[in-house]
Amino acid sequence: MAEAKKLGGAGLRGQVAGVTSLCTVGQSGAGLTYRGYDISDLADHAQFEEVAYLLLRGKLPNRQELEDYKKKLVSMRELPYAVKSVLEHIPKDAHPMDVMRTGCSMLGNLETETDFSQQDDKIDRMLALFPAIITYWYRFAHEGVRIDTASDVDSIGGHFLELLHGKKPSELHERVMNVSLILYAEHEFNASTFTARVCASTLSDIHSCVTGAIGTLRGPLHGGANEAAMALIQKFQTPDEAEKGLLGMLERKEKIMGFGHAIYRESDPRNAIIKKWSEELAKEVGDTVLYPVSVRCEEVMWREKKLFCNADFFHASAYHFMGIPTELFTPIFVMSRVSGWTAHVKEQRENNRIIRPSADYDGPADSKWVPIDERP
Ligand SMILES: CC(=O)SCCNC(=O)CCNC(=O)[C@H](O)C(C)(C)COP(=O)(O)OP(=O)(O)OC[C@H]1O[C@@H](n2cnc3c(N)ncnc32)[C@H](O)[C@@H]1OP(=O)(O)O
Ligand SMILES: O=C([O-])CC(=O)C(=O)O
Repeated sequence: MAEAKKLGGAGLRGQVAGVTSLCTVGQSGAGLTYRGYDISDLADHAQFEEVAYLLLRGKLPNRQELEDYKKKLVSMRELPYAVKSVLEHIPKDAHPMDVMRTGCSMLGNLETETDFSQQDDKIDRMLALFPAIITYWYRFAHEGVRIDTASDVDSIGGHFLELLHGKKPSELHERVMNVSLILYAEHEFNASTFTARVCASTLSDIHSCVTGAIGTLRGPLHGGANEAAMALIQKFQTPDEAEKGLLGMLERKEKIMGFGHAIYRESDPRNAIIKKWSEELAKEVGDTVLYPVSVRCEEVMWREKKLFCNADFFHASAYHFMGIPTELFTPIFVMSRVSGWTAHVKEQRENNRIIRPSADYDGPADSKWVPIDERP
């Protein structure tokens, strides 16, 4: 059982900043629940769209509701011409998270939320469009093709893979994407979600809340860690090399991306789930390097520092085995977490007070005004 960590110190750690009925982290069972449902049950049995519905509408959908919801999302996959045009102007070497941020923001210019009664439709449109935003840009910038963003695959994860690779994904790959999107969907008051809630608390529009959250997720201490984890494991050819490399990094006090967590103390319950799928994918592609290297990294970090893999670490190899370019790893996180962010925006709006904490001042006191020409 993942235990709650003793929390305190800087970074608002351990301070309650609001109330939520969406998620618990590190409190009970496997340590992560969405509206009371354990993450391992959701990952084993649910579809991502079912989980998005649960977060956004407050209950699991029945069969008809889920079918209608998926149909609605599929019907919203067409990218507006103006978004395509903006995406075509973004350079090939841009950071894909910047592409997501711009795509989301541009959508907010074209399909502005002018009244909160529109929030559900705006949210569903983002869920439906985010795979198209990133893959349209990626394939145009890298291959010079303008892809058709409609596809027959009705799951968001499968749709993303089809747009990226230009062919229907295998059942296994669609399943792993589904699990991955479920694992990344929601995580209480993490930094990007808190950003979204702060923005929502000013009564701003939904696209601004999500655009800000994307910018926050981009950093390597948060969502960007899955890409950094990939860069790390790719440096090593064997588990022994990985062990030696990690020991050196630890000695130099370097941060090892994909390890540790702000709340969990002994494990991140999402890790065991994605690790299992990474192992299965490794068998499928006949990998004898990346997966064993990743396992050794996990062993060394626990043995040396009692640091455990967070959700990001085994996502790196899993995504790689499915042929996903490393720079698209964090945008996948966005495709999923938009469900959690926007569920929090809705919750914030339901019982809002502007979020405005205080600071302890430690600057100079009684500074005397000096005219500009007299300053040193
Ligand atoms: C989906 C997600 O966003 S999960 C998080 C993804 N981020 C990463 O993987 C980045 C690497 N990990 C980290 O930087 C951190 O563990 C964070 C940002 C996730 C959490 O930060 P904190 O809450 O400050 O960590 P915590 O209080 O547990 O740190 C305790 C000590 O362990 C060290 N530590 C924590 N994580 C790591 C790491 N991955 N590698 C090396 N040392 C680490 C800290 O530097 C700190 O040492 P210090 O006391 O000498 O300063
Ligand atoms: O909760 C956090 O601080 C980071 C995290 O794991 C997430 O957002 O999924």
